[in-house]
Amino acid sequence: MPYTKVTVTLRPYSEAVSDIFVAQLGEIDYESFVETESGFEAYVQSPLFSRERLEQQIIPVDGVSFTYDVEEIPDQNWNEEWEKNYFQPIVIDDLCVVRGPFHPEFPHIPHRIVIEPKMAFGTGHHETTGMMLKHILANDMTGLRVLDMGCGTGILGILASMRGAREVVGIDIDQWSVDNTLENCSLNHIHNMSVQLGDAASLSGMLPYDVILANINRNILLEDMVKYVAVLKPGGMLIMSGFYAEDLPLIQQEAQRNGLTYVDHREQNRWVAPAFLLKL
Ligand SMILES: C[S@@+](CC[C@H](N)C(=O)[O-])C[C@H]1O[C@@H](n2cnc3c(N)ncnc32)[C@H](O)[C@@H]1O
Repeated sequence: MPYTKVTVTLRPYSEAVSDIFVAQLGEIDYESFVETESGFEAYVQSPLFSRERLEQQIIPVDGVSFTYDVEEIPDQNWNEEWEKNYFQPIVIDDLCVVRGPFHPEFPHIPHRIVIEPKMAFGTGHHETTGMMLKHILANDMTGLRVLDMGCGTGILGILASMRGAREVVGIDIDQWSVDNTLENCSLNHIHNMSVQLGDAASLSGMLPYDVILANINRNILLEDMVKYVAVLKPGGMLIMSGFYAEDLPLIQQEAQRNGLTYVDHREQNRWVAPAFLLKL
């Protein structure tokens, strides 16, 4: 999938305004953000980019003007740019490391995930992925059937498998992510994770899951939660992320409507990752 990079420059620079704009773009399909000295870079799948939509979404703030540049990043350049500029190994709670095949090994860390970073989202660097990984580390996955909805690189399903899950299914609407997850499963010698191209519609008729992991975005989670719950075992756990703390009450309301009980949530830089249990 080709991505479009939008470089937003604020004059004068204000971290608070930059955060507000990032939150606004996070609501309309922008998937990742990199801070710069004068604003930020935002990445969106090219078919979803429109100048009109961008300009309607950003609500100007008095006293701060902004300009933006748009650049399409061809698929084949992404890997190289990412490896060179951004992808450094990341260690989570001394329990899990996520590294590229081109990084040195971390033999002292118990769970070692190798990710070939391509266009797919999920290297552990984004707050939402990191918090999802922490949830998986905090829960016993032994013998469980796990769904990794919106699998991206497959990172969450891979860790669930390493933590003892019996069977993992990954689903993503993006063919790049499906291919990348398969590649990463092979790199990590994961043999019990299957991957499908699709969305929540593909869940109907599936066997129920003990755990569902879904790091997508607020609107998709609100719309699809009912379909996730339909394939969650009573007593099973749904862990979600991909939205900001201010949207947590909305997600909790929808979860309650679907028979879920709130357990707890993690929060980092205003991103949150709550866990819910389906009532028995
Ligand atoms: C924020 S990334 C998360 C990737 C990875 N699971 C992680 O935690 O880092 C969201 C992923 O969801 C996929 N996605 C978006 N909409 C979806 C939908 N309706 N159903 C399934 N996957 C979707 C995207 O293609 C992307 O790979």
